[in-house]
Amino acid sequence: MMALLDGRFGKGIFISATGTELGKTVLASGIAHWMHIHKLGATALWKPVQSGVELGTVEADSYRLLKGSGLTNVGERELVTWTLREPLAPWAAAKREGLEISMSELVVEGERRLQASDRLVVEGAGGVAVPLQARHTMADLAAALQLPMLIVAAPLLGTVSHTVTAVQYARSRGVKDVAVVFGAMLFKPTAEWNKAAYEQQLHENTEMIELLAEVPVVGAVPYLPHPNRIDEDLWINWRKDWLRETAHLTTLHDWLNARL
Ligand SMILES: Nc1ncnc2c1ncn2[C@@H]1O[C@H](COP(=O)(O)OP(=O)(O)OP(=O)(O)O)[C@@H](O)[C@H]1O
Ligand SMILES: C[C@H](N)[C@@H](CCCCCC(=O)O)NC(=O)O
Ligand SMILES: [Mg+2]
Repeated sequence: MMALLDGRFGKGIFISATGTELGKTVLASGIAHWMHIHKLGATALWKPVQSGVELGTVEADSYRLLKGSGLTNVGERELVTWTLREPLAPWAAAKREGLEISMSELVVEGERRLQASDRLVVEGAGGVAVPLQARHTMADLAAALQLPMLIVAAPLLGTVSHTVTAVQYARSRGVKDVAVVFGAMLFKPTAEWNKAAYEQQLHENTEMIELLAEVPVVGAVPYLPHPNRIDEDLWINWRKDWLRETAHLTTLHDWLNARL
């Protein structure tokens, strides 16, 4: 799908993944918070479609993006375009409600949002090949908006093949600038957990993915789950923890600074 206003976009990135539930919302909110604290001008967030949640609940990506980023120039409702009931790919979730998402309208909206802020962080739903409409996927939306894509990958066994194929797919749909970041392990590290073995595996996975997909792997997100309650203090603390726990991610920050 061609961009409608070629060459007149603002700055932005599209956060996608090799699949669902890998940490896009946590990362997108953290990146937006980091930008908000460290950069001049207006940072904005956009979730084009969320599925399987209700607005205003702590499970909703729109709520978690808002509270995790600490942005105050926007309401939760403005941060998301479609909120669909069923926890499915947007195309299927829309069909269940007798609706159809228009990809070309999302592209126009994305262009408007890019022009309206100094930098826009977009979060897809699920992975790169998840459809918004028949034959139009997350990667197509990122490509139409000419956005660099940051792909969140699982850090553990199975990730090499998933990540290499996701990167190739995104490129095949026209995304030109791609990087990979490992999400956290999604369990709290225990006393028996072997940090050295984990780091060795991350290192080896980085090497294989960079070589096979010719893509930069720009870091690994620390273990920092979003609060699971609507409690302002918990979210304030999460944002502080995020800045502290990610301060060492200089490769990720350099990648972001060069694009945002
Ligand atoms: N860095 C992290 N540390 C600990 N837990 C995390 C981290 N990232 C994500 N999680 C947890 O894993 C779950 C899934 O994360 P998240 O909602 O960010 O995934 P997602 O990729 O945005 O999923 P979706 O495809 O539904 O948008 C959440 O409960 C979240 O708190
Ligand atoms: C329901 C999930 N949480 C997510 C949609 C994931 C679709 C995955 C489809 C697939 O790859 O099979 N929705 C969302 O990010 O709003
Ligand atoms: Mg999400």
